[in-house]
Amino acid sequence: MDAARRLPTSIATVCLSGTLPDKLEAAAAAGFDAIEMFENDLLTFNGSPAEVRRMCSDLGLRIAIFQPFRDFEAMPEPQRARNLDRAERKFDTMQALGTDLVLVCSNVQPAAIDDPARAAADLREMAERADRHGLRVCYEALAWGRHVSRWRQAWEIVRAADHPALGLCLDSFHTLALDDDLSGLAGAVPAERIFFLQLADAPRLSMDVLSWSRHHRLFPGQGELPVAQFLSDLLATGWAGLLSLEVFNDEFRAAPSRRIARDGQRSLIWLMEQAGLAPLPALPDFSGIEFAEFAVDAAARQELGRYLGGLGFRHAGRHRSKDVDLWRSGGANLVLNAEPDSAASERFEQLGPAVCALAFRVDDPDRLVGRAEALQYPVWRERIGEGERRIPAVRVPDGTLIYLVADPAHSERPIWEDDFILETAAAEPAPLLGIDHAAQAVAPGVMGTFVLFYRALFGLEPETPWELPDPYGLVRSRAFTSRDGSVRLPLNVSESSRTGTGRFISALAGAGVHHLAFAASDVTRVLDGAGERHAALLDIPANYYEDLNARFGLDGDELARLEAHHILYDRDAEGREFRHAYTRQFRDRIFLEVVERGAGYTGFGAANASVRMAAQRREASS
Ligand SMILES: O=C(O)c1ccc(O)c(O)c1
Ligand SMILES: [Mg+2]
Repeated sequence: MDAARRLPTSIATVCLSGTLPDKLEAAAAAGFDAIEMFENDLLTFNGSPAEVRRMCSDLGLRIAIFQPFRDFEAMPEPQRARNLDRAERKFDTMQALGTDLVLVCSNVQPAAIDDPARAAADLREMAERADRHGLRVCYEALAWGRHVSRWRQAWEIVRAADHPALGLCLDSFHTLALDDDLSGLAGAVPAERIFFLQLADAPRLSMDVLSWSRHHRLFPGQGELPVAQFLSDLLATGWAGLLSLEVFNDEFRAAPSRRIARDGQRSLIWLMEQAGLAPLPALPDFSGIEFAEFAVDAAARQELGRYLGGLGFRHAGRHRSKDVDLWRSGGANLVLNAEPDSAASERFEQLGPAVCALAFRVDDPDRLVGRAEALQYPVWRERIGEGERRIPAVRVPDGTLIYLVADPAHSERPIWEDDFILETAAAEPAPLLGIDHAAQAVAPGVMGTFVLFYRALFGLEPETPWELPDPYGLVRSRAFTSRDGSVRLPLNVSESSRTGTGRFISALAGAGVHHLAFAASDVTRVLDGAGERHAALLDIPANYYEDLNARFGLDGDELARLEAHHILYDRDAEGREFRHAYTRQFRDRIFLEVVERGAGYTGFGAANASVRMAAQRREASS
């Protein structure tokens, strides 16, 4: 990374869970240079400000700001005089803490006077007093401030106050939440008058802005606000200061502080790239999912082999040095790994048979490893035998590995030939084309970590979430898809532990891939042989086909064919079709799907998800 343009980073103590020492340690461990000291975290700490100062300096952290100082400006007497006294007392605290900057957020009191000149005079008075102690004040427009809610208003007041110890604090949330931006900042506000920058993203929600801000803020890249554009507009003033995260989020405050702090640091590294400050190794180009890997033991391998055989998979190879088998149908590869002392066996010990890895085909695996390292995502390198190919991997937050392989179409030798003794392929009656998508269950409260992982590391963009009604609760699904559509990863979250997703999460101690879908050019042909091969397909009720007929007016033959093969059907607004069928579950923990995706259809048949989930529930209890 171009270190010259990399800006120092900071995180507000309010972002993190735990006691103040926990928060500080987590911030330091994640590599932050500074913190925002939230007053409440000081009030609840059983030690002096001087001790906090010492803890921070021992950890290599600077206290960049003390905040918030509320409801100060434009108050009638006697509150005005009282507020100035209150400020003097906080100046003492700041000096004990060893920080020179205090944040005044715009007044929310009904009693506040609607007079920018009064606000300016009061802030000038406060700045003069601060200056006598060698301290400074910055003024921030809260989006719900009584009379000041936008940065332009705050700036007009700061400009009118005209004191060198008074500057502006910008907070991306307050600006972007009001659909405002920083256009016009460069040219209007000299960079040296911008004393502090706070960064936060958020999902777009329609709710009052105060509740939105206090409970739903996210780190940059986890939400939907144009935070990178915000930073770019700020940089256009010539400003180069501290990037400080200020996120109020209920899930963050319940989560382990180390994970959240680490995500925060990653979000800023990513943001610096997005805003053109400090480049990272470029995002990959994808060309699909090369294989999925199951962690098995000997018994599970046999059982899983039979299950896969039902869809036409055949045993296609044996690893040269490890207890690993390749199963294949056409372009779809599945690896069954029973090697002791491996990443797979570690997964098996914890979870039993489970998908332990996926492999993405990318243009340059080494470049992506470099990107992962720059973003502080853990990279995994499995030990290898002589002459075997080392395939690097990154670890998904749930522990699943994602191997990175060069597109076999562009490399001299496909990975399989180096590492496996391949069997000569027999003619396949209805080969699969490849892996269409891999769905992951994600525990509630971790979605932000996953969004950042897939977006920052891989450039996969989250699509609009779907709400899928399981018989026992709601499942929220959000797909991450590469621009070319070759990698598709639906992520499913459920607050209820009784839904299929919820049960999977509790059974598998967290999360992971619970559903693999294979692409076929003709789903009916793949399923034609399924009966003979004893593939158990998920039963779909006749009512479903009645409704299909009503909705789409399919012809009778087509409808009968769908029903006979347990195939579900969808058609998008442009008339593009999607046919898909599901197998029964393997040990109540994974199921397979075969999909026939009409050209241009980008969905997953979400309209059919409730039928599928109800059928799975019947199957599980039968
Ligand atoms: O929610 C608040 O009160 C609050 C306080 C300080 C800030 O910097 C802020 O952005 C919000
Ligand atoms: Mg703020």
